[in-house]
Amino acid sequence: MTKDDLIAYAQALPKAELHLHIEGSLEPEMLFKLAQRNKVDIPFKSVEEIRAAYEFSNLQDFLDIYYQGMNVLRTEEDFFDLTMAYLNRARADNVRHAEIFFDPQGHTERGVSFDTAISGIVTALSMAKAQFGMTAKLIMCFLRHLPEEDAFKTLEQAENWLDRIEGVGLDSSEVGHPPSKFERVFKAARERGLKTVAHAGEEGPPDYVHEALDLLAVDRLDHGNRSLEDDALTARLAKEEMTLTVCPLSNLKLCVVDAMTAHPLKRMLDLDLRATVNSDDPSYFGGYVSDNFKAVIEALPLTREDVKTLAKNSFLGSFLSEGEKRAQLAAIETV
Ligand SMILES: Nc1ncnc2[nH]cnc12
Ligand SMILES: [Zn+2]
Repeated sequence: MTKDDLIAYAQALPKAELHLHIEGSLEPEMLFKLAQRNKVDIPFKSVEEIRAAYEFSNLQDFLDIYYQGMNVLRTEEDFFDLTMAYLNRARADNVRHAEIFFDPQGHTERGVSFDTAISGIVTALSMAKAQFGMTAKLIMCFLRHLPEEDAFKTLEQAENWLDRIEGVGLDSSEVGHPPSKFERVFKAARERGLKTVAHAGEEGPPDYVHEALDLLAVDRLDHGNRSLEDDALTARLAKEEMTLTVCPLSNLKLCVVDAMTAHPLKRMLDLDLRATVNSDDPSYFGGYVSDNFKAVIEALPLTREDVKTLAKNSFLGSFLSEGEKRAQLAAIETV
């Protein structure tokens, strides 16, 4: 199979996306439009100027512009439009199921209520299900650069929405904010029946991955790249069939890898890790799920079987029911 054939195969496969920050799908065109609609001042005169600002040398560089960008999101309608645009775009890549992060504290700390944000998002999720059968689950993330006490306040604000929230996650500036800082609030989330996931080993050391497993009892690990520096940890992740939500274009844009040819995805698969391919913040990192598949297929010696495994892993690692997983795995076999 040629690389072009493999890219077409990856595009055609039914897939789940498990690592997508909805605020990171805010395209420059929508950012510009919402700034005008809501009369919000932004330091850019054009869509081209916004795009030109998307050059990062590490995670914090990106986060600074990501939090600035989300400042144009003010109303329920803004969150609806944002979410609907992502779901339509993901659908074009044959994403059949998405587990979507949102950052409530990125909104509440600038005066936009938790209810405003989540109402717009869940309305779009329901509409996508009704209109084109795409399923989605919502994961609310705690910002790890803020105190645990603030995360507890966010969990309280979520109380009336627990039937629409699948789990909690942990994102933002990793180094200096280890998972141990959030052990109590993750325990409280689990007691409410929520699933748990956490970004770990993106920039942070393997110890942070150990903490995410041992102290937060995560059901899934976001990124996890630096786990590979620790052989015992790698063996444990394989044995426990822990899903890793890997984000190749994000890793390249944030300088987690020097070049796509140096990306560890193929190594992860060869080590029997349950790796998946995801877009993280597609509007900032240059592409959606199929663009991420294309980038790794072009740069790495991935086989047809590897690509199929990645698609299967995306459903196996999802929070769908066993029956729903079986149906999606069967659909993969027909491509
Ligand atoms: N890749 C990432 N890592 C940490 N926090 C984030 N928030 C949005 N994208 C993120
Ligand atoms: Zn992320």
